[in-house]
Amino acid sequence: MPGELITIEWKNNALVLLDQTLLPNQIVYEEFRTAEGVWDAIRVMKVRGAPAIGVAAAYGLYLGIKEASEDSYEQFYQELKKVSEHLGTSRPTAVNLFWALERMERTAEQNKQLPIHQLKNILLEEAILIHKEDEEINRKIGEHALSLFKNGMGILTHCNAGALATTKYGTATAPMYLAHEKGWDIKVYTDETRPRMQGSMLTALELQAAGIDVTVITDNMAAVVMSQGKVDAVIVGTDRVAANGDVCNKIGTLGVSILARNYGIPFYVAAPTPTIDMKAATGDDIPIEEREPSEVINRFGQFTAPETIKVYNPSFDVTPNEYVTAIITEKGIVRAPYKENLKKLFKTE
Ligand SMILES: CSC[C@@H](O)[C@@H](O)C(=O)COP(=O)(O)O
Repeated sequence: MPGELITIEWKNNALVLLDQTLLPNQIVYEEFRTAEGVWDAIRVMKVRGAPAIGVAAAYGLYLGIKEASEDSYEQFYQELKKVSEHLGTSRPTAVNLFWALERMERTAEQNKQLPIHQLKNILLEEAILIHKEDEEINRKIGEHALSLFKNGMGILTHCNAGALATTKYGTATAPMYLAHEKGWDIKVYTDETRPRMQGSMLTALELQAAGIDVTVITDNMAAVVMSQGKVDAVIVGTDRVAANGDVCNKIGTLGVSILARNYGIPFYVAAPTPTIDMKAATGDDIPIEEREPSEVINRFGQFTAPETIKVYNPSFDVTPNEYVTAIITEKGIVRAPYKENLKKLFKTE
């Protein structure tokens, strides 16, 4: 991504977020000094995308406990749990949120013998580490994914699993950035991704700014672009992968996977291991966020349907594992049978 757009930064003891609700029209950075502020930023999607949500939540938890009572560990931990539970209510689907919060809670438990003021510093260090690790994970995903790509390929993606959804490189976009670094000629199609339009407002912005050949299509054009032979591979990100390889991602991903199957196009999923939820046996165990009707019927200040119409607005869907050609993690490429192979991936830790 262009150097000047930084998704998340820890600066002057505050969390600085690029307000993604204003892109691509305005570049505005906002500073957050409270857990409540971070909760709201996640909820209204100033920061969004599974890995970025996790990183923001980790900093949010630190912000929520940095003034907490230092009288006893028990009291401190109770306050930490309260803030953590609250942050966990901001968005339900991306498991990275819960993964990051649990990691912060575990860090507190493991260091409970320390004076609380020191423990607070350790929690900040842990949030910084979660942030830093994300960048390394994405680079590795990019390297593995690149082994599946070739110079001259057409690639379709959905939503934004880019640098704006992470700290750097993105997940689904990581191989695109690496291919570009190598001087490969790739052509990316990005679905607009109704209703929030992360594909046109975010993916198109960041890939264009990086000098990558990117074309925006509306969601209902994916079939025709595939039928015209313009797409050699699909790659998307994910908010949660179940233990059997079912993949939850932005609404519309399921349709794209079915199209890819129809046209014999590989359908790849870029998934950092923190996004794999071995506690969810199948996609049925993944909570699907439903968002406000206004996202569907009121765009840019105007109604696009009768104001009182019934609206169904699930924000994510689940692609069954049989449509997934491979799941690309920072530890390597996982193929079917997913139940067995995902288990092996975690055993090698
Ligand atoms: C690397 S981001 C992976 C997913 O979080 C991404 O594909 C996605 O669905 C984002 O949804 P969003 O609702 O914008 O947070």
